This record gives sequence, structure tokens and C-alpha cells, in this order.
Amino acid sequence: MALFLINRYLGDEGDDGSSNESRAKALLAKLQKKAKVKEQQSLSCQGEYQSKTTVESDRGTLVKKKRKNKGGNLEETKHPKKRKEQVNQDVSPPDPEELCEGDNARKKKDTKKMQLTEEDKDGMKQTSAHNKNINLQEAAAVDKTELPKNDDEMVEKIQTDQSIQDTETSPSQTGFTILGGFEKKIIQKVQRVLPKWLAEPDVIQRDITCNLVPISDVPGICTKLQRKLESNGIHHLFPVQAEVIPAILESVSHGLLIGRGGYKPRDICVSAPTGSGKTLAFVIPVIQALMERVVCEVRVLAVLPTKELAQQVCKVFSSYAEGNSLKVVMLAGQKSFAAEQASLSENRGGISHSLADIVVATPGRLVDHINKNDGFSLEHLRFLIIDEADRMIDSMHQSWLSQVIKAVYRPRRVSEAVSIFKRTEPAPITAASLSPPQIPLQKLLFSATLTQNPEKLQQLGLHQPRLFSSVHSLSTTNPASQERFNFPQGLTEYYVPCTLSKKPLLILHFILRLKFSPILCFTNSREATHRLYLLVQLFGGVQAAEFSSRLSPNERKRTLKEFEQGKIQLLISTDAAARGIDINGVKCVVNYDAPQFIRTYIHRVGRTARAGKSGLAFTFLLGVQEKKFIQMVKDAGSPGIQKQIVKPGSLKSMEPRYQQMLLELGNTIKGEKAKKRV
Ligand SMILES: Nc1ncnc2c1ncn2[C@@H]1O[C@H](COP(=O)(O)OP(=O)(O)OP(=O)(O)O)[C@@H](O)[C@H]1O
Repeated sequence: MALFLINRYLGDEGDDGSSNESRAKALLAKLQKKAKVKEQQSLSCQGEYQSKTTVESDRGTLVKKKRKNKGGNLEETKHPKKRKEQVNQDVSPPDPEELCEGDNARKKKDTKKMQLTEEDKDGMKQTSAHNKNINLQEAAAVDKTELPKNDDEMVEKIQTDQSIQDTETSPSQTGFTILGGFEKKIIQKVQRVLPKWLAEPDVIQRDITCNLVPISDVPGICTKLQRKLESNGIHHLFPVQAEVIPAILESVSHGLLIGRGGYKPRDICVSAPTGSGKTLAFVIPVIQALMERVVCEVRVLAVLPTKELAQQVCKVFSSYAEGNSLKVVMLAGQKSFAAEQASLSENRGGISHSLADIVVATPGRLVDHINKNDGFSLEHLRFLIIDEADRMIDSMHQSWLSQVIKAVYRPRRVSEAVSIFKRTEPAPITAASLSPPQIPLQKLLFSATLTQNPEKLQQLGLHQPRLFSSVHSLSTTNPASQERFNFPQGLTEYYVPCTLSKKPLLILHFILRLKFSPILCFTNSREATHRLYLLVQLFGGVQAAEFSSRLSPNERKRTLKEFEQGKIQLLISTDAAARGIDINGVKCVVNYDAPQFIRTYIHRVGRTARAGKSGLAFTFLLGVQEKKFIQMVKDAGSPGIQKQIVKPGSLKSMEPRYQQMLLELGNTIKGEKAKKRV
């Protein structure tokens, strides 16, 4: 028995009425199909039966007999099928319906047969009752044999059958009370309900160029850092920085030990477009918070998904930590484990001393140090920065976060573990003296595509989170079928309809004829990246390079540097360069392979049009991809993606060379494979 029913939000698919309508239509079509099969079976069974029964003349006699019995029912004469059924009853041959009908019809018939036997037993020979029974039998016969002429009739028939079944089993008829079971109810549609902090964010202006804030107007930034910013060519802060920097600074206004009013500070989440300056939004306040520290301990940990991103963020931290005696260490596997270990701590007089204030790490290497490096302690950690937070949530299966949290609350030294037995000077007892101050751990999350899925965010164990977002469309009940994001203001998006074989020619056309350079070109796999790179190399005339996990970390570092220096015109990459990478001067991004997910698209195209500049993004689309892709981009809140047609004529002159190149490519790939085997 159902005691209660939980209506649960089952995702976005079922939200719109149109999908319900289409489901109903599909159901109806299914029912109609079943009915047709049943109809055909019934007809074929009747055919079988007809061949078994005797000649037509017999039927005529029997019909007459029946008319006599019933006082000449005109209806009967109008329906040969009904007549046939009556013949069956009178001569009692095997019922053709029984041969092919389902259980329900058989059940109905059995019930009626049972009724007749009871009457006989009781000696009820009243003619009226008998006639009534015959009429019932006739009705059942009509019900069984009358076939619908069209689909509507069939649906009606199914409904009538259902209602007959319902009345047959209804408790009022049987006299029994049926326990349990479910009443048919319309399932309530459940809307997604966002928690208040997600539904009502602090709004960030998304237009960078019109909303620059002079550094001196932003409260809390110390003069030392103001000067540092200016010396780095930054005179105004971007909207995300003007909002988030004071919020973080406020949480450390009473020092590193307690938050405002003695409470644990709120965690901060930031969702702002690509290239809007999120890195400085955490670097500046965190450096300022640590400037007054006396003992060197790891107080800031920034976690990033890739080596390249860790390197980039480490560089920004180092630039602003310079001159403040703060030490920044990177744990991303660029150096050997032992070298990283040596940069983290040193042993003096048998005691391990930290050599790092700020650690920038990738999750894998971080976990290695937590588990294998005794000199690495997170017990003084004050800020945990999670950049590219949505991606980091997805990599939570590595359980890096739970390991960090465990390390934060695990005392390093045995003496500190038993500090409860330490003698303290007698003093008046207060709430504060009974619970010694603890360093609060504050989480700072940043992403251009921060998830609004509360279940995913819950994995982070956020404390009274506060969201800063440039997406305005959030509401407590979100009717939108997809999450919406903000695109950089200066970005212009195009899609180029094409065929698979024309794609390489198109990219060559973009670079050689249209003179788009430098181009950052994305494919969907490292194999595709390598093949396209070889093809462009064979064609000649273009300074190209590839960027994927085929390359060693050092090769990747060098490639990015050369691309930034303008030595590479075309960088062909996997999604390894899609997130966070800040390369100055990328004017054009090409999605050679259309991305499958909207987040991937947003991050890829976000490598251009950064820091308020303008940029172009082209996506090559095959005919089958067009509709779905354009809808996906529209649903995500894109201001508009335009069609860009490249006429086949403009590629023609490159075709002979291209055909020759394809043959050469085959040989090159064969050669590479042979080399690998050796
Ligand atoms: N106030 C500022 N004035 C001028 N340039 C700035 C300012 N703040 C940041 N920048 C520059 O803007 C660029 C983009 O910044 P950043 O990499 O922090 O963006 P982001 O929001 O983290 O982007 P993504 O989401 O792609 O990681 C960088 O080159 C940075 O130096």
C-alpha cells in the first residue's frame, strides 16, 4: 500500500508541455497499432472459422430461428458480423474469438457464463430474467465482434473495454473492499526549485568596457597593491573584480582567524564570462590578506584542472606576491616529486618548516603530496580557491576535495594533537576561552559556466554561500529547459555549413585567403588534431603547430609561448587549450569539429574576445549537425550565431593540391605507425 508519494524533480526534459503532448501522441499511436494487430488477428481467426463451418444456407435457417426467439431484432439484420456471432452461440462450435482473443475478453465471457449457471441452480426460470441474460450475451457478442471502422472508433472501443473491466471489478459489485492499489491520479509536474543563494545572486555587470571602475573607487585595496596594479598596466578594475575583491577583503577584515562578528565567513561563488578578469578577483584580496602574516605556512591553496592553467595562475600570484615576502609554489608535475617536496618545506632542528604561503596545484599531484609528503601541511589553510569549478566538480571522483578537507583538520604534530592537556594561564571563563579560535576555511569558486545544479554544488560542502553572477535569468522556479550563460560582449559567432571532405580546405581558405591569423582551431580528439596538423604541414605555406596530450608538458609550454609570440599562425588543439588559457591576441577561434556540449563551446570561443576586446568564432557544421547545434547555442543565451557561406568555387583552386596531399598523408601516417611498432 502506498503510504505517501514523493514527487521529485526529474530533470529538465519533462518540463515542457510539448513533450507531454508528444508522449500522449506516441502512446495513442502505440494503442492504435496494437488495435490494428488485434483486428487483423480477429479477422484471420474468423476466416479460419468460416472455412470450418458448414454452408451458408445453414446460417440462414439459424438466423430465422434466432429472430423468432428474440422477437425480430432489426439491428441484427443490419450487422452480418453480429449475426455470425449469434450463429456461433446457437450451434456451440469452438468460439473463434476464444482462439485468438486476449484474456480480458475471455474473462468477461466466463463471468457471464458463471452468472447463468447460478441462475439455473437457484431454479430461477422467470422468462424476463432469462431474456435479460440472452440480451447480455448478445451485448457481449456485439462487443466482441463489432470491429472499429477507423482509429477514433478504436480508441473509443479501448476506453469502453476499460470501463467495462472497471465496472466488473468494482468493489460495489463484488461486495468486497479492495485493500491497497493505486488510484489513478495525474502525476504532478515538479518544477526545479533553486535555493535562495542561487536564485538571487549579487549581479555583476557583464559589459566590461562600459563598467570599468577606477582602482581607488574600490574599497579596501591597500596602496601597495594599487601601485602594483598600476605598474602592471591596470588602472581600472573590471566589474567582477570591483564586486568580488571587497567581498573577500571584508571576510578577512578581522584577521585570518575569525570572520566578521566572530563567525565563520561565507563561501563565495563567482560565475562570470570568459576573459572577464576572474583571476585577479581572487589574487588581489588573497595576497592582501596574507601580507601581514608573520610565520610562513600554507594558507592559500588554488586548485586547477590542468598543468597549463596552474602555471598561468601561479604566474599571476607570483607577480603580485613579489616584494611581500610571500612564497608561491606550484604542484602540477612540472618538476619531479622530490623537487616539489623540497620547495614546499625544509627541516630545521628536527622540525618541518613550511616554505610556501600559496600553493597552486592540479588535483592529482596535490593528492600525492597530501598522502606521501610529511612536510606538507594544510592545517593553517585559510582559502581554498577552486578555479574552473564546474570542471573540478566533475573530477570529484578523484576525491581530491575530501582529502584536502581531511588534511585541513588533521594536526601535523603530535604535541598539537594533545594540546587540550596544555596548561593555560588562569583567566575569566568566556565562550571564546572555552573554544580556542580556529582558522576558518573559506572556499572561493570561479567559473564562466558555474553549474546551477544544487545537487552538484552540494558535493563541495559550501558554508552559507554567496553567489556573484552576471546571469540575470535566475529565478526560484526556473522554467528554462537549459542553463543560460553569458557570452563575452565583443564576440561575434558564425557557423559555416560544410561537408566532411571540405573541412581541411576551409581552414586553409581561412588562413591563406581570408588572412585570419592567429587562429586557434579546435578538434574533438588528439588523433584528429594530429591528422589535421600533418595535412596543413604537407600543404605548406602556413606556420602551424599542434597542442594535445601527444606533446610533453615542456613541448606544450613552448608551443603556447610561440603562439603568444606570433610565431605560429594556426594552432590546432584538443580541448586541452579550451579552458582558462589566456593567450593575448587570439583574434579568431575555429571549431573545426563542432563541440558536443555547450560548456565546451563557451570555453573554446572564450579564448578570443577577452578583457573587453573583440573576436570571431567560426564553427564548421555538417548538414546533420546544424539544427541541433544552433538550438543548443541559442538556448544557452547566445546573442546570435550567424550563417557564413563559403562558396565551393573559392575552394576549387586548392583542390588538386589537396588531392595529392591526401595521398601523401596516407604514407606519412603509415610511416608513423611503422616507427611506433619499432
Ligand atoms: N582590470 C583589468 N584591466 C585590464 N586587463 C585586465 C584586467 N583584469 C584582467 N585583465 C586581463 O584580462 C585577461 C583575462 O583575464 P582572466 O584570465 O582572469 O579571465 P577569466 O575571467 O579568468 O577567463 P576564463 O574564464 O577564460 O578563465 C587577462 O589577460 C588579464 O590580464
